[in-house]
Amino acid sequence: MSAPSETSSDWETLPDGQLTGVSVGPISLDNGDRIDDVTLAFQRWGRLSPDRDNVVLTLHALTGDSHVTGPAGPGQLSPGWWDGLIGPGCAVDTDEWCVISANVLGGCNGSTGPSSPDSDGNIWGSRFPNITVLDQVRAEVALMDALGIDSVAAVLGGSMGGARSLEWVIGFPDRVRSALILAVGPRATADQIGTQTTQIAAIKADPHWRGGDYHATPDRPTAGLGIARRIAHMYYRSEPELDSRFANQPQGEEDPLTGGRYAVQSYLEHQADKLVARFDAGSYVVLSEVLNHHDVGRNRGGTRAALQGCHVPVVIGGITSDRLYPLRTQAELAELMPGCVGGLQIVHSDNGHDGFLTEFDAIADLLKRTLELARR
Ligand SMILES: CC(=O)SCCNC(=O)CCNC(=O)[C@H](O)C(C)(C)COP(=O)(O)OP(=O)(O)OC[C@H]1O[C@@H](n2cnc3c(N)ncnc32)[C@H](O)[C@@H]1OP(=O)(O)O
Ligand SMILES: N[C@@H](CCO)C(=O)O
Repeated sequence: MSAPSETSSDWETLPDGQLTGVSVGPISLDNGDRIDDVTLAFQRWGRLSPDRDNVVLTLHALTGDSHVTGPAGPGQLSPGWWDGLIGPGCAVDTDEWCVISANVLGGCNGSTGPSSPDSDGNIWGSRFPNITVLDQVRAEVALMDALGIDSVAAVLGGSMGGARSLEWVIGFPDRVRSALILAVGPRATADQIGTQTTQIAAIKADPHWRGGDYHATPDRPTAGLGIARRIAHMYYRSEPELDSRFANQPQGEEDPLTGGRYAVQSYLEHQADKLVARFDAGSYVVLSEVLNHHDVGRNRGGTRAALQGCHVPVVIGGITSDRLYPLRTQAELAELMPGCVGGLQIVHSDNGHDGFLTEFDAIADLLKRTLELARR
């Protein structure tokens, strides 16, 4: 992804999909710290309506980015993560909606994060503060302020994007008319914290990590990040799917008895190599900690009170084989949120948590249902 430009004054008329950036000012954090000058990089598709009331904000997951639709660009490995769902005539029709997709606070794709410079020009590295999902949403609300958008028609997200959708409707109900909350729960589970802290430990055990201050050295903690991704990917897919695809087969002509690899081992190495080529280890640690801290009940009297107090119309979806964010966690949201329309929407898939990135027909249906709520 190319570097964001310095101004956003022309964002309304830039070509669809062009990355730009804007300073959204200081953000006060849940932990009492403050980041003085936050930049968010974002992309836009479709035109803003005269009343500035047709903005749909898409919220990416842990290692996603603002490239939600369109073919792979220069230096990118993949098309947009919901490519085909957003565009003219698509489920999110950009002839009607103005789609904005921002890179998250703490990430590594143009928005302020551990690999970006602080206000003195020094890379943040280990000094980057502990942030939360709510802090990320505060930055996104500040982005809307900077762009002159009082209220967004919808926020749409799965996984960490779904966690931000949830914090948007609970924390800023006057700024959002509808939401899709997909493949997430009201708080981190022990299972999630268990795997995420293990992944973080793998990165920190890499000698190239250097306490998080490796950015000025020629080395990167790639081995640690690759192991973290392999662990994570096991949680993103389902056990039956992996066994039906790979069983205990060797990789091609390799023989595991003489040092060769298993097919699933090769598959996980491939997923790791792809992530290492495009993602910063420091951001992976910061964003994994964000997921560990996820808890909508914090400072709101607990999850039940937080969910029951939210009346924004929402669509809540979960995936049958999701072992990372099990269906029971979305069922809790659907049961407790008064704005939940139509009850829990179940996506049938063997692809596990990654179903929110692969089950396009079902996701298209959920996107359309959410935008119907925005039109009411
Ligand atoms: C919102 C966001 O998070 S967006 C960020 C994008 N998401 C990610 O990168 C997450 C990691 N990737 C994934 O989770 C998945 O690959 C998805 C969701 C993007 C796509 O899922 P699927 O279409 O089911 O792809 P699948 O899991 O089968 O992986 C296919 C890849 O594995 C490779 N592969 C399959 N078998 C093997 C094997 N035995 N050895 C090595 N590689 C293998 C394929 O060649 C293919 O490679 P490519 O992606 O470079 O073309
Ligand atoms: N594949 C997703 C899974 C986490 O939601 C990602 O890498 O962001």
